[in-house]
Amino acid sequence: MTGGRDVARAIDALRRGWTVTVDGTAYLGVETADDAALAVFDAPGRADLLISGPRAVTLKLANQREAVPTGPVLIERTSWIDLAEAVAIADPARDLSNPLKGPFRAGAAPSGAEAAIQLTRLAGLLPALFAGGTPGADAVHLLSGDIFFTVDQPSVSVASRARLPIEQAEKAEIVAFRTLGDPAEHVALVIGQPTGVPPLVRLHSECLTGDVLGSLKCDCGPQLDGALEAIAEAGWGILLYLRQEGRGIGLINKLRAYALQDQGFDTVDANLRLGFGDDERRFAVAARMLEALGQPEVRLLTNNPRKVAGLEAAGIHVRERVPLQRGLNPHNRAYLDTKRTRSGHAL
Ligand SMILES: Nc1nc2c(ncn2[C@@H]2O[C@H](COP(=O)(O)OP(=O)(O)OP(=O)(O)O)[C@@H](O)[C@H]2O)c(=O)[nH]1
Ligand SMILES: [Zn+2]
Repeated sequence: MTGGRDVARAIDALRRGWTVTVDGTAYLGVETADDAALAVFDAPGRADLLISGPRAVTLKLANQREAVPTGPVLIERTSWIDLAEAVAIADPARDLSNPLKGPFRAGAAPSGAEAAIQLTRLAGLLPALFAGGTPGADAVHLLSGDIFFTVDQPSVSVASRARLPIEQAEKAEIVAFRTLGDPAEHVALVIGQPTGVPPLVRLHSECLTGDVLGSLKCDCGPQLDGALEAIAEAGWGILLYLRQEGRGIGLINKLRAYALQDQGFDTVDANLRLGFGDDERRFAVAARMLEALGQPEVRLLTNNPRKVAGLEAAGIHVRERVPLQRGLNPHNRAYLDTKRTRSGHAL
């Protein structure tokens, strides 16, 4: 196993339109490729196109190999699938105006396909890759295990800490973490001092639009304020500010999901059309951060049972779930209804 540093290099390479290999198969990101890079990748024979399972379902590629593809699907590229067509297959932006794509022939996905798709997600790109072409001389070589390890068993370390008085609590300390292989810089805000009871903890996933710009499409901004108030009131607790923008799909993909919502899709279907799961977050990184802060047991402020399950699975005991409801407005009513009816939220 080559380890986390190479995962970080591979993320960077994909973002820049360079090749990577996973388990020996070469990949080039559809979103970041250009004609020149694709021509080199395509020599001597045309490479294939790999898309994620949810995107394959949207494109009705489902029953060519399995009834409902759970894993990625390889599309054999014939001459009409040039770069522009590949982008149209990967990007749902014009699905409604251009609904008929194909015909496609699906082939067997290479063994590292799922890990390669995970890598596009870590890079914040659409989950689609040219696959099986010629790797560049400077390609980063990975094994699937390197990528899954970075995601499921993250290695975190405290990088810096400082006093940070905030509006809700003058006695607070900010702790910044580095995660091997993952460029995201996660942060903890520790409020007050341990009192002997498990801390009141909030896992807050980054939402630039809601946290910073005051978006009314979601409830993130008011929930962030509400969580800080609740922790300050309890006198002791921790807010983890996790850089998992857009439930783990990244800012650009979240804004693509918003554009699909403007076309009438709900928050879950928008994610699926883009080729992602409803919620791509992993909470193992939060568990490691809590351990690094010496807190293996918590009282968790959330309405989301997946957060409780995710922390428990990663070895943190959730003594109690404390509900948090804030920020209902006419713009986010449908969004919050969808979270309740389709994503299992408690409120
Ligand atoms: N993909 C996607 N992400 C969204 C959308 N709206 C908000 N988000 C993201 O959803 C996340 C909000 O999650 P949280 O408030 O931490 O968690 P939650 O799942 O709502 O659970 P609670 O703990 O009950 O609040 C942030 O990362 C937002 O950027 C959307 O329509 N699509
Ligand atoms: Zn939000």
